[in-house]
Amino acid sequence: MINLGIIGTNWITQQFVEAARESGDYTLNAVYSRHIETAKQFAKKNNAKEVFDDLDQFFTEGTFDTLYVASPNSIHFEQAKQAIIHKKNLIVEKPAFMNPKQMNEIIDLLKQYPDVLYFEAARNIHTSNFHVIQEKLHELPTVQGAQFTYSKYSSRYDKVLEGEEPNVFSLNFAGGALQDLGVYTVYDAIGLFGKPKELVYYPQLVRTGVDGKGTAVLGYEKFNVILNFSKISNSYTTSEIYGLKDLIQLDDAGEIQQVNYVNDVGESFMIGEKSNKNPMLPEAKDFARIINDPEDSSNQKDYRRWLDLSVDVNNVLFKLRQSAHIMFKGE
Ligand SMILES: NC(=O)C1=CN([C@@H]2O[C@H](COP(=O)(O)OP(=O)(O)OC[C@H]3O[C@@H](n4cnc5c(N)ncnc54)[C@H](OP(=O)(O)O)[C@@H]3O)[C@@H](O)[C@H]2O)C=CC1
Ligand SMILES: O=C1CO[C@H](CO)[C@@H](O)[C@@H]1O
Repeated sequence: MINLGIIGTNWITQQFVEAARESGDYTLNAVYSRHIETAKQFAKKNNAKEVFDDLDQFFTEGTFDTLYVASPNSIHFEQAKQAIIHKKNLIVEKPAFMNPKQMNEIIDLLKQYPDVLYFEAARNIHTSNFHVIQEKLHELPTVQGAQFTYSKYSSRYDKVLEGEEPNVFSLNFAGGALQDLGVYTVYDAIGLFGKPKELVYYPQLVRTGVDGKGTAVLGYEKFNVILNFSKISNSYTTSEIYGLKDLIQLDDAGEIQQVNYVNDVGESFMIGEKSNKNPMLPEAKDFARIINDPEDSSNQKDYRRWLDLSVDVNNVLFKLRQSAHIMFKGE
């Protein structure tokens, strides 16, 4: 059984803890919050025995071997470094690190602690539907690019409109639509087509200076991939990967619950499974498989693949931001 510790007590941590429990692979032992009452409440709800409001104490006294980090984006880096030094396996929420400088430091640190495993929690690429898309893509004789859309109005934008600056809409916390939702579309693109040769990002900035929505174009040798994402508007458009006359259709680029193959005369067939289970379950299971048997050669291959993908996504996110002159605090 994997002994789990958590940082961050928002709804997403609750969802991960439920997925971890459902997987049957993890026990939640230690809860950290900046406020002890919050930690106690979270621990009580989830039957965890240890609570901390002191981060150093959490790392030195907490009885956990794997840490799930769901703090604001800009804080992941320092917490991840502490975790690695304390020999805790790491599951870091997307986007794991702000820029290649941070990512490279983490990679260097991991080399000093070769027994520590690091995962970026990009839930979409771990779903069986994503694997179905990968397989179907190989069967298409012609591939002519894709468009991935993930646009969901954030209730936190109401706060922005009222004059506040929630973390996810703040440059101080490495927020913005590209970081928060666009990251999934970047994972889709790189996970399916590899690293682009060229890229550009056209953001729509909001009052706080972050991108509320935007469109990115990733240029590949033979086609382009268009990424659309927004936290200040909704979209119900599907995402599509283009063949010649046929295509693969995804209901949602961030949470792939249904995949259809549309043939050359427009007939649509569902491929994969229609999923309405906890969207974090597949990743929780994948991470547990590696943590429980890191020496297995197929596990090592998967681990290496996800690590490389995390590095590539980090790099592309940074270059996209650079192309749009969006810089975070401290950069
Ligand atoms: N995979 C997914 O589907 C989702 C992933 N995420 C990711 O999870 C992470 C957290 O996102 P979200 O919950 O929106 O973030 P929040 O800004 O709500 O913060 C998350 C938690 O971090 C702690 N926290 C808040 N502010 C600070 C601060 N200034 N300094 C230190 N700790 C702080 C709080 O825990 P406490 O008060 O207990 O210390 C809070 O519950 C992000 O990386 C995001 O991208 C988010 C939603 C969905
Ligand atoms: O990853 C995410 C997906 O959904 C959330 C909202 O619906 C986002 O804010 C979040 O960061």
